[in-house]
Amino acid sequence: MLSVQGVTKRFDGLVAVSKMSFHVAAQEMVGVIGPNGSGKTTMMNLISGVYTPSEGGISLHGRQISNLPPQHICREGIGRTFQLVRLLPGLTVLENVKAGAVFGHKRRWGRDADQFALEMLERVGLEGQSHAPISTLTYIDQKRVELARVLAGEPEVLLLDEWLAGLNPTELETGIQLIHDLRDEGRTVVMVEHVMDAIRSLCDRCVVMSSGTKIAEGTPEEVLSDKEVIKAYLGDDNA
Ligand SMILES: Nc1ncnc2c1ncn2[C@@H]1O[C@H](COP(=O)(O)OP(=O)(O)OP(=O)(O)O)[C@@H](O)[C@H]1O
Repeated sequence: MLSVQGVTKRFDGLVAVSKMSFHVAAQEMVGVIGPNGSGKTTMMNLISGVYTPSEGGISLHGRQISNLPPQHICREGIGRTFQLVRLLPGLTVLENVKAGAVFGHKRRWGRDADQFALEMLERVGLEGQSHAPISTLTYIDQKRVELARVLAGEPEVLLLDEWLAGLNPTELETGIQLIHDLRDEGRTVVMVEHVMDAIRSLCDRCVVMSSGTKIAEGTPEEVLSDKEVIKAYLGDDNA
């Protein structure tokens, strides 16, 4: 469904992503993991069109998308959440989610968009909060709104950039369960995540990045016991 082919991204002299290639099949949940600064968020930004690759290409269903602006990539069917939650603070919870329905992959309008946004709020456990201002929400509830917003766009591929980061242990359990439910629905997901318990229990496959390159790919068990991966995370002495 999604194919990343030889993608490199340079920021002046710095190569943040180098010759990355991987594929994501329909209904697969793929984890992108790696130490801090290894290029994971840049990879998400390349897939979602925030950045254009310096080299290489990205395709969805065989159609090149890497030359399109982010709003067109979203329309094509790639939806995302952000490492630091990005909501529209002047709008209510419902209005934020409705924006996802209106500007997402499937274009819903008016009452249909309202109804669908309400369904998505229920889906993430926020029923009854639809008219709350964003500023009154807890952090996990803000994350839920962001998830509801991206789901409201009915993306074919969902990119989750550290969606579990910053949650306390109880919230983490709830958060992992929410992603489990997405998995059970057969959604196609690419998730950047540092929470290894989540990677183990959720992902079919992982791509491991270090210094901008892919150093391993396989099931969570395979990559987490790979010497190169252990070295990248912990240094030579522990490999
Ligand atoms: N817009 C930018 N301009 C210049 N350098 C950038 C830019 N975005 C990212 N980088 C650099 O690219 C490298 C990879 O950063 P990136 O945020 O993609 O890593 P990451 O794996 O997501 O890290 P973390 O796990 O800490 O979020 C870093 O050295 C970072 O400083």
